[in-house]
Amino acid sequence: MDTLKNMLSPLGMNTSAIQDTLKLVVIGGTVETARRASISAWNGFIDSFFLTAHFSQEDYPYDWLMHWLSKQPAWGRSREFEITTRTVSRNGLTQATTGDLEDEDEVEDEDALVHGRRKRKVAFMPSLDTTHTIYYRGHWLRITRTKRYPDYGHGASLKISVVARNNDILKKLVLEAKREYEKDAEHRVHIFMADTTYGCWRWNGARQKRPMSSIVLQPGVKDMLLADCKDFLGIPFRRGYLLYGVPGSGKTSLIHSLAGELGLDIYVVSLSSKGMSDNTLSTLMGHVPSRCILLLEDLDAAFTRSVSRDASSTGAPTASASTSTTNSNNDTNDGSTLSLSGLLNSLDGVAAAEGRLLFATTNHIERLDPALSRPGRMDVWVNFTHATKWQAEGIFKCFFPSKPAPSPSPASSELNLQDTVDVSQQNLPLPKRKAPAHAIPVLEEAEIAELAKRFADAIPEGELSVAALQGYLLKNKVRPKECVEEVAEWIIQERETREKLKKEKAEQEEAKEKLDRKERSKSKKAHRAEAALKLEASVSTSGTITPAETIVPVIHAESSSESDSSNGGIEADTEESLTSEEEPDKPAGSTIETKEPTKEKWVAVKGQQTSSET
Ligand SMILES: Nc1ncnc2c1ncn2[C@@H]1O[C@H](COP(=O)(O)OP(=O)(O)OP(=O)(O)O)[C@@H](O)[C@H]1O
Repeated sequence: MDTLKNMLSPLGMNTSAIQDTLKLVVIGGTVETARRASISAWNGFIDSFFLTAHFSQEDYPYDWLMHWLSKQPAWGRSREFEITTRTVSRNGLTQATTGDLEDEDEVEDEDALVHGRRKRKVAFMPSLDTTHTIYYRGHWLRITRTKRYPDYGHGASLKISVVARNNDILKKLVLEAKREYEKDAEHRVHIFMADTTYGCWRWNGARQKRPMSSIVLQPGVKDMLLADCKDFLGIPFRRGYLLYGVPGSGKTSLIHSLAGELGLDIYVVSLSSKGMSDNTLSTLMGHVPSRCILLLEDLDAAFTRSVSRDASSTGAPTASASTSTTNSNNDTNDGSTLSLSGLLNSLDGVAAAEGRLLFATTNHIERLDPALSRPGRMDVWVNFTHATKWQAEGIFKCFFPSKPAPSPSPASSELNLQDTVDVSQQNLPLPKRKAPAHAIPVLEEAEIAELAKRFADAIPEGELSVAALQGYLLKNKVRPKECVEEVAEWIIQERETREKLKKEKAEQEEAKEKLDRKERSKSKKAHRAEAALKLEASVSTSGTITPAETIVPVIHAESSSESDSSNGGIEADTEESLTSEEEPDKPAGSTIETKEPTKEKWVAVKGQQTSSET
């Protein structure tokens, strides 16, 4: 230090300040080195004594473990939370976690709806990067959940470390988690949706299986479909099912029910979705697992590029769609470039594969290209209509429980769905925690049958959708008798509402059309004014008019007069705008003739055209 002092003093520097700085540097360096050494020593210790396994969100074991962890009290007791309404795993189950938050008074089932929206369950998830210690079969597991790409909301992974001689304990853990996961999945149908941006499948939810008996269709339809699916599942033959008909008639519900019955997941593609192309579709098809249901929703909308299915969507296959083998003609501004041939190729490939059933739904079968619906692609067609009286009776019985009769009648009829009091509620999600706040009155079977008959008698054949009936029954689910007494009144209301909606829609369309016309006429006017200005400017600078300049006003004058005569609305608007700015006695198409040179020019070119025509 003295040497340093001696060296610095001739330079006139404040030696004590430098000494202090040096001391700090030395102490800081020592502390940091010690810290790093201890960390690497600890890591070395961990590496030599702990076994560590990593589970990536992209793979199934992650789901199994997250599912298993969600049931561990220690996981739920975490003191640092991430509060989420999202799923707990990649494609995992929305199962209750130990930290689930529910309003006991309100939430009776996970599928309950509030104002038409699904209620969301709030879950407490241990936050990222916190380590939890869980005791498992005589070992302490250190578990950390991390996110590799926090900005993208995915890419999470799990790290599990355990002190053990070999990895037996980890194997046991993974197998146990898998078993539990699969046991839970038995009661659910997983839905995957096509992600056209990344060309992959995204898990969209796991739904409780819906019993086939809760779907009320004409006798024999369900049995036929189920038997057919069973026959063809696993055989490398192409089998496609086309379910067509009015909205709210049970097409989707039936597919979900079948999936539950057959133990299959559902992979849904909406062909009209943004960004769908031949390549995306074939990539998606390449990633459909074996044994599943592939569902093409709204097949008719595929080539109209309309995601919505409102009246404005024609759904009709366009010329390019029905004939094209390239996709260029289908390319529209929503980025969809799917061609019919691309779709057919993808479908032929996937449908032939083992263990996959192809289902397609449409509300407009008449709009389908014959190539799509021909046998060999769509082998079984099922028509779904508005509710028949038979269905009305069936759905009524599905909703209202009845006491089991002392000597039950043979269960030959499909309508005899109720064996016990609660089974009759098969259409409704079962309460998970406690009985509903308002108990549903349980009537004698004969009484329910009689009410159901009266209800069906009141329902007009083939006029209302089953979904509408279901809505009415749901509203009255604790008042079976009143439900029947008031049904006639409800039908009148329904008709009135439908009429009103129809009228409103027509009015809206009319208003929209009017607005469009006004816009068109405005832009035309602006165009004309601009052209007139240009012409005027060129005349004033050169004093002469070049042939190119003459064409502009004439074209506008011609086109506007043509369209004006063909369109009353435009004519009215144009006249109005002209009279406010131009000479009132000039014709509508001669806006630019207000200036002398322009008028001269118009006449001249008009003459040329006429002479060339003749
Ligand atoms: N035949 C039926 N049996 C039982 N429930 C039905 C039936 N039809 C419709 N529903 C009920 O109506 C609702 C809508 O049914 P679903 O979505 O299956 O109709 P959809 O025909 O697929 O309609 P869309 O063509 O609009 O997709 C569901 O909640 C379902 O429970």
